[in-house]
This record gives sequence, structure tokens and C-alpha cells, in this order.
Amino acid sequence: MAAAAFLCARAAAALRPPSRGLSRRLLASRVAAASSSGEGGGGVEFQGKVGFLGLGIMGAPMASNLIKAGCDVTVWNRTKSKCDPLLSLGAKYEPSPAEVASSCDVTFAMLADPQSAAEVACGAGGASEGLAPGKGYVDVSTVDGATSKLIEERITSTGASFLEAPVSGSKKPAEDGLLIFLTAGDESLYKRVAPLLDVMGKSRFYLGDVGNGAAMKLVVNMVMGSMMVSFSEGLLLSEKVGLDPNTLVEVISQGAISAPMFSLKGPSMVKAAYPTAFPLKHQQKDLRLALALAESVSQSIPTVAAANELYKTAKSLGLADHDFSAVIEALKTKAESSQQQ
Ligand SMILES: NC(=O)C1=CN([C@@H]2O[C@H](COP(=O)(O)OP(=O)(O)OC[C@H]3O[C@@H](n4cnc5c(N)ncnc54)[C@H](OP(=O)(O)O)[C@@H]3O)[C@@H](O)[C@H]2O)C=CC1
Ligand SMILES: O=CCCC(=O)O
Repeated sequence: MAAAAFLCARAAAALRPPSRGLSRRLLASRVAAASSSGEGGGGVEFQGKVGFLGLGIMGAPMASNLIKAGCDVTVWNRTKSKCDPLLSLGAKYEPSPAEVASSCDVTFAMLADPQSAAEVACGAGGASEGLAPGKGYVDVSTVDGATSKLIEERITSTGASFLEAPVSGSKKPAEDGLLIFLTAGDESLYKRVAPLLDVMGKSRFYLGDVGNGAAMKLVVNMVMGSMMVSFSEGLLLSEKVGLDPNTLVEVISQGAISAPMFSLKGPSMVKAAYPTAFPLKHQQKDLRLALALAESVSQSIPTVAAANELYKTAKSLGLADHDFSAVIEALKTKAESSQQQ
């Protein structure tokens, strides 16, 4: 019956015009390929209804790709109007996380931070109230290990299974179904949802116990946050010494420190434009959580600590909802105030 729902949804999707990101045919073929390839030769097939909680910059395109691939998706978002584009693609709606979780076999959550992830999973009307044995909950938000373990405890107390699966990759990879999943927790749930992860992403890592996915994500993002600060310093210094910062972007793109992030964001940073893909407030949250992680094992990460201060300054300049590349504005402000002294 679930498989029939899948086929119906796929047929309906074929009637709709193609949109951004992967084509419907490619997405549907990814579900089919992932379903038939299986894990360890045992064969994995996802059957059932999929819930999605949190339709922000990342959640909306991820849920949208599942719908385009023919999945039977039910959505919820705190600000209800953000559900509308998904509903017009064919998603169903439930008025609370608990009702999504109780009407679905597996529920994904993509929320802003540790507080919102815990609230949506464990709070009043939260997903855990709708969970039961046989169901799964997959949290793809970026949180710290302690929050993830707290959520795991609450979810598994209902008899349901839990997987943490934060993602590397931003708005565009989410639209294109090219995310990287950093998963940990219940391995059988990991295998069960693999076809869905393969619709939304290009690769997936299974890292063992809950907390390892969160830690991997924070380490990756602390490197990224420091790289962005260093790149910003280079752009500003090149300009100050009379070089064209656009040429710096070009030179970097051809050498050993080339990174897609520099080529993608550099040209707009030179124009002081910061269209939001990864909100600066989330980058600062990740640095804060990475610093706490480092503290927990007495590891010194002074570069990250310095970068974090700049992101905090950028937030105080009203740039929290801009792209994290707007951290360069904090450096400009510092340069101005040191010139005045
Ligand atoms: N953007 C990016 O490039 C990437 C982001 N991430 C991580 O993914 C997560 C989501 O990021 P992104 O989509 O960019 O963020 P957004 O800020 O665009 O979306 C955040 C989502 O969380 C919801 N939310 C916030 N607070 C609450 C609350 N108290 N109760 C219920 N819902 C709440 C928002 O609801 P509402 O619409 O009502 O505000 C929204 O759905 C974050 O953890 C981020 O660090 C990971 C990889 C890349
Ligand atoms: O958490 C956000 C990561 C953004 C990226 O990987 O480009």
C-alpha cells in the first residue's frame, strides 16, 4: 500500500513542470537506484510516509526533492506560510510535530539550533508525542552532541529509533540534491532511510554512536568559519595595498588553496553583497558549539576563538541574517576604528 502511494505520487510528479535543482526523473531514478542497491547486499527499500519538520533555507529544498522523487511527504513549520510552496508540490500538512510524527513512518527535522531542535523533538506537541515503536526520527539540524543525545533519549523512550544526520553543503547543494550526510545512531534506521538520504545528498557517512555526527559537523564548520575570516582578511589587505581583490579571487582559484567557497562567495564579497545561503548567526552558533566541544577535551583552538569574536561583532552590526561571508564587514569596522585612534 505504501509502495502504491509512492507510485501514485511519482506519476503525479511527472505531470508537473520541472523546477530548480535535480530533474524529477533524476530524483526518482535516485530513489529507485538507492532502493535496489541496498546496504551490504541485503537490499534496502524505503516504504512509507515521510515527515519533514522545519522548512527554512535548507529544509524547504530537501523536502521538495523528496516530493519530486515521488515520496509521500507531510510537512510542518512554525511559520505556517513556509509550508505553502511544498503543499503546492503535493505535500500534506499536519498542525504539529507530534501529528506529523504520528502520521508518518520516518520524520526528518531541520531546525535552527540546539534549542529549537530539542523543543520540536521533546517539547509540548513535539515529535516524541507522536512516535511509537517502528517509527524513526532523523535530526538533520546542526546541534551539539549533548543536545543530540538528549533528543535520542527522548525519542528512543517511545520505542522509536533515532539517527542524527547533520549535513555539509549549503542552499545550492540542498536544491541540487548534493548534500553530504554525517550520520550516527541507530544503524538499522540509517539503512532504512538510505534511499531518502540519497535523494537529498551525494554521499553519506555512518559514524557510529550519537554525538559523532554532531562532532564531525562542528569540526568541519569551525574550519569553514576560520577559512572565511582568513579569506576576508586577504581581500581587505589586497585592496589596501593597491591590488584588485577580484584578481586575488582568480589567483586563489588556480592554486593549492582553491576552494569552491572562495570562488562562489569572493565576487559578491568584493561588491559588499551577502545574499544569504548560510546565515551568519548559524555560523557563529557552530563556532560557539565547536569551542565548547574543544573545551570538553582540553583542545586549544585559538584561531577559531578569534574568528568567533568577529562573527559576534558582525551579529552586533545587524548582520545575523546575512550570509556568513558578511563577517568581512566586522573586519572593515575594526579597521575604521583603529584608523580613528
Ligand atoms: N543554510 C546552510 O547553508 C546550512 C545550514 N545548516 C544547519 O541547518 C539548520 C537549518 O539551517 P537553515 O535552514 O539555513 O536555517 P533557517 O534559519 O533558514 O531555518 C531555521 C528553521 O528552524 C525553525 N525554527 C527556529 N526556531 C524554532 C523554534 N523555536 N521552534 C520551531 N521551529 C523553529 C524555523 O522556523 P520559522 O520558519 O518559523 O522561523 C525554520 O524552519 C541549522 O542548524 C544550520 O546550522 C547546515 C548546513 C548548511
Ligand atoms: O552548515 C553550513 C555549511 C555550509 C556549507 O557546507 O557550505
